[in-house]
Amino acid sequence: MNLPQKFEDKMKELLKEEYPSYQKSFEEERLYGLRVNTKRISVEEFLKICPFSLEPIPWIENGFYYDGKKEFPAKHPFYHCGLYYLQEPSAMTPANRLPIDEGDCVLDLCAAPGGKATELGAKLNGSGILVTNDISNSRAKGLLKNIEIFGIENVLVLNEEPGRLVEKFPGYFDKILVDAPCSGEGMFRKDSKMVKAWEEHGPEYFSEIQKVIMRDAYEMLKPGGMILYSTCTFDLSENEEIISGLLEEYGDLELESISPGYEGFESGLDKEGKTIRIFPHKMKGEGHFLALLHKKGLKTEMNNRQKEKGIKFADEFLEFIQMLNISLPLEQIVNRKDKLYLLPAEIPDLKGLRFLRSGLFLGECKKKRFEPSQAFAMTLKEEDFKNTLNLSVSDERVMRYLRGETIEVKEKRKKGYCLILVEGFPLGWGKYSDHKIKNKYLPGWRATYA
Ligand SMILES: C[S@@+](CC[C@H](N)C(=O)[O-])C[C@H]1O[C@@H](n2cnc3c(N)ncnc32)[C@H](O)[C@@H]1O
Repeated sequence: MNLPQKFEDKMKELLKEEYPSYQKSFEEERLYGLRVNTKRISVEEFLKICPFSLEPIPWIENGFYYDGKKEFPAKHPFYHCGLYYLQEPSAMTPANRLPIDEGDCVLDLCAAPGGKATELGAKLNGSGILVTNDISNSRAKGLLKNIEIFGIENVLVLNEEPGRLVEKFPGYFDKILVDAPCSGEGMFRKDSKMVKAWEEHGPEYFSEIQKVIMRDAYEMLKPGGMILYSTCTFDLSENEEIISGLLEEYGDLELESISPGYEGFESGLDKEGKTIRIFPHKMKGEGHFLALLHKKGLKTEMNNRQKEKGIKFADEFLEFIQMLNISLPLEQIVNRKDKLYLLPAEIPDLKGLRFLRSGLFLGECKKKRFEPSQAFAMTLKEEDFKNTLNLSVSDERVMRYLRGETIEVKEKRKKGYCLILVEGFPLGWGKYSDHKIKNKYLPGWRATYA
């Protein structure tokens, strides 16, 4: 691979005698990773049904390598029911090493397409609140899809400049992930287009953006809270220098050690050696930088509840929820132009902010009927709904369903909405009538491959 001279000179200076071995790493294949959605299935159970040949990623308990030349997990029904996310192995580290406690208010400030947000949501496992944001509208749409596939319900998906969030969320979050936009030097082997992008916008360009984003993140952090900062680049100005600048500016911030460690992690060049660098010649990961910051002070309680009261629900919705074997907290459901959303228990005022989603979209009340959403289906288990069709992964109807076709069923079902599952994991809705299931799988999610 032809690397820019300026980049090579910088890396020689950074890595010194290790540079030749870094350069040699470009002769090796890029790495492919799969991360299990532990909100949906344990690693142990997943390995029992997993059809791919996997090798554990030693520093990520739910992460695995697969051979991206031979296996195509994005084209398997298990991908459609959110059993895993496909992610470069070193990119799994930031969300894995940000400590999350049950009930935390968590912000993923630069979240699209959701590689890290989906893991944060899985770690919260329905408790607390996950606020995800991305400045790009098109990328935020991809983020929303991944959040929904994963079945994460206690979530907001915003599309804002970080500065605009500060007014709404001052000192609000217990934990913040800033996976900053960066010059992407760690992605050169994975995607050679990154080299050209680097030549157009390099470290000088991104470090200015990163400084602004981190100041905004600091303002939104509670005393006692933590920020994990990460990039997939090697330049000092986007990594250690961002952190030292913040520590100088804010006396109540301190660097924390990242735990657990791993033999392949290299200490960063901060004074205390507490930041982490991942280099492709030192371990099986493309490249990352991580720093964990702690804001001194005592952790405070969650903000006050802001419930919308006195809502009346359409009979069709009330009828639909009779089919559920779980109860929904009706006081947390709001109606926005006939669309029903289940809000997280704690929700800030979002007035004036651009957002793609607040809470879980349950479905839409149409003329005399309620249409449950794809996102709602993705949060359910087989035992949660009274009318289900659970298919085996080898059943040819699975792929036909994913392609949007009507499928036939021998056994009778109750007329109306039916939750379609594969091996007990939700795929989406269908409508049963007369031994046929009319396809209600979200058109934008349909499989276009055979
Ligand atoms: C490294 S990517 C995030 C990847 C994501 N965390 C994941 O794991 O899938 C950085 C993101 O920052 C967003 N971004 C760019 N400039 C930004 C800014 N000024 N403020 C907030 N986000 C920004 C980009 O749209 C991009 O999606």
